[in-house]
Amino acid sequence: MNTRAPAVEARQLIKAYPGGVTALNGMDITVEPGTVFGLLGPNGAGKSTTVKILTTLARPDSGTATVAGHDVLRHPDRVRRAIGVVAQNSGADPGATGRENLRLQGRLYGLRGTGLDRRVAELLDRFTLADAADRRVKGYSGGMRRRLDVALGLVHQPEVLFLDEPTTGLDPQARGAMWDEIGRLSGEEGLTILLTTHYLEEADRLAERVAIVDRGRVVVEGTPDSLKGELRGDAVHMELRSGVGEAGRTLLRSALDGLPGVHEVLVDGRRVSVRADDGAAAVPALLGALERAGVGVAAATVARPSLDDVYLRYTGRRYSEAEEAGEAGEGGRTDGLALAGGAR
Ligand SMILES: Nc1ncnc2c1ncn2[C@@H]1O[C@H](COP(=O)(O)OP(=O)(O)OP(=O)(O)O)[C@@H](O)[C@H]1O
Repeated sequence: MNTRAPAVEARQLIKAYPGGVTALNGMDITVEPGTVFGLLGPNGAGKSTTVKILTTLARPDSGTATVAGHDVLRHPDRVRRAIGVVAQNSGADPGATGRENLRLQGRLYGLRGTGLDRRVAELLDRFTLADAADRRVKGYSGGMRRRLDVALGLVHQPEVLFLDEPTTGLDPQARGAMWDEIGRLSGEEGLTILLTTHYLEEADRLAERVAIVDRGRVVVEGTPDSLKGELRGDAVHMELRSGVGEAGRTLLRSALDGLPGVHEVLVDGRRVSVRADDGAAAVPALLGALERAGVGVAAATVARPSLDDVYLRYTGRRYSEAEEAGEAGEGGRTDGLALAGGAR
């Protein structure tokens, strides 16, 4: 049992933006020290706004938050010294070399002389940037830039590292390398990491605990395995040849719900999803029932529970649809975070 104070604690954060968008609607999170915590949600769910408040770049309308034991509203300076922030947009100067960027960041935190040299060399080595250390950042690949961003966030050895969408825009190989690195940072160095992501797979792979965020609040929280374990059996997804209306939906739900070993029927346009004790065994009965109801099926798939299913269960929407419905794209609203280096 961990008796240390949480590394991050947010209680009932509320924030509305001018124009009436309620970005946070009672956000609660608790992150234990030395763990990786994933805030998972589609675009516009409120992840960046939460991070901005926790990193002292925005104020909530109400609610409280502490980071590394310091109150974000009363002691923002203490919070800034205790945290590293890796924003969605790189904070590195593209015209300077990797080494120069790290040295500058170190100096901002008061490092000088051999202490600074040692820390910079350590980080270049650690993030496999030593060979590229004296090249300008504008010539770096996406993966190298991202590694430099993380190194910049770690120069002053923070207690808590915030990673906002750490692998967005990276190719699969660079993403895998970043995942390994994040795993090492928490495993070997005991760093607390709060990451935001809209990749289900990333949260599943990296985070010890995941909070699924939807419309400004946490809808469910737990370890990826416990969340998936709550779902009984397999997920069976069926694509209908044509969509059904409200009356058709009710009819289909009652036709399928009565089948043995079938639970939690969801009908959404052309898609029907159920949970089944044994997915493969249930498919023939499901297809038969749909045929009797006069509904043609174009495709059926059986899958072990995934975080996607968890999302569907707790929000009633499919993750991919929520992503498409996200009110805004990725650019434009993260400027505050990009300033994090300067604000510390
Ligand atoms: N500066 C702003 N002005 C007005 N509305 C905003 C502003 N920043 C965010 N919003 C709105 O607040 C809601 C939550 O946005 P937020 O950026 O926190 O979500 P997110 O989950 O981080 O999404 P993303 O992954 O796209 O960054 C969205 O509806 C967004 O459009």
